[in-house]
Amino acid sequence: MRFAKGHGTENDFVILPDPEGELELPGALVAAICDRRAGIGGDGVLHVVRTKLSPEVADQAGEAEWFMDYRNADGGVAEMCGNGVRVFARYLVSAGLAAPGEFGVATRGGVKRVRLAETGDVTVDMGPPRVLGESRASVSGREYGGLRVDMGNPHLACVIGDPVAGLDLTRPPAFDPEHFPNGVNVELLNAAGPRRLVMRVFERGSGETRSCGTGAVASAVAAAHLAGETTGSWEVEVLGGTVTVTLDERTSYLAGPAVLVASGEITL
Ligand SMILES: N[C@@H](CCC[C@H](N)C(=O)O)C(=O)O
Repeated sequence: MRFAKGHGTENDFVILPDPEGELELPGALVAAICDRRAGIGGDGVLHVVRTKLSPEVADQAGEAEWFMDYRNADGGVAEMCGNGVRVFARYLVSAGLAAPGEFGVATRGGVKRVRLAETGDVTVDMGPPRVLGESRASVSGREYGGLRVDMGNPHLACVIGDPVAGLDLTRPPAFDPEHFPNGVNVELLNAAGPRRLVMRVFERGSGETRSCGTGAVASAVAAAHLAGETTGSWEVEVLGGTVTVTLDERTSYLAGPAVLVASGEITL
C-alpha cells in the first residue's frame, strides 16, 4: 500500500492514494497505520479517492474530482478535517492530481474550496459555522462552559480563565451526550491579545492533537461570540504553530502551512 505523510501545524496525517477506490479500510487497519510505535503514526488518515467512485459523496463529483475520505486515528469516520483538507490539497498538487491554484475537494461535510499560495500556505473556505447554543465539558475534574459549533463535525469551544498551558488533556473530557450523541471535539482557549487566541484541543477519535483546523474556526467563533462580534481575523496559536481564521458575513476561512514530509510503502 503506497502512502505519503504530511501535516498542517503538526496535525499529522497518513495519506493513502487510491484513485480507483480499490482499498478496503476497516477501522482496525486505520488504527494500525496511525499507531505511533507499531505503524506509520498519525492523527488520522486521508484516503484519496475519486469522488465519482464514492457513493456517499458522488453528488459532489461535478464540483470536486477528489474525495477526502477522512478517518480518525481510532479508525472512526469524521465529516470534516480543516487541516486535513489543506494537506490533502497539497498532496493532490504535488502528485500531479490537481493543478496548482484553486479547486474543490469533496468531504462528508460538503465541497470545500482550497487555494494554494506561492508562500506554501493553503487556505480553505470552511463554510458557515453553525452556532447551536451552550454546553459544558469537564477536564481533569474542572467544569468549563463553551459554545457548541457545528463545522460539519461537532465542536465545543470553551473560552476559559485558566491558562491552557497548564491543562491535563491526557484523559478525554466529559461532555453532555444529549448535545453530542456522536461525540465531540473539545477546544479550550484563552485570549492572548487582540484577535489572538491560544488553543488546545482534545479531538474525538484522536486524543489531544497539536492542532485542529475545524477547532480553530470554532474557537474564533466562540471568542467572537463572547466579544459580540461576527466578523474579523484571528491568529490561533496551537501547540504545532499558528493558523489564521477569518470570519465574514457569508463563511469562514482557515489558512496556514500544509507540508508533505515522506512517502513510501506500507507493509502492515
Ligand atoms: N484535526 C481535524 C479534525 C479531525 C476530525 C475530528 N477528530 C472529528 O472526529 O470530528 C481538523 O483539522 O479539523
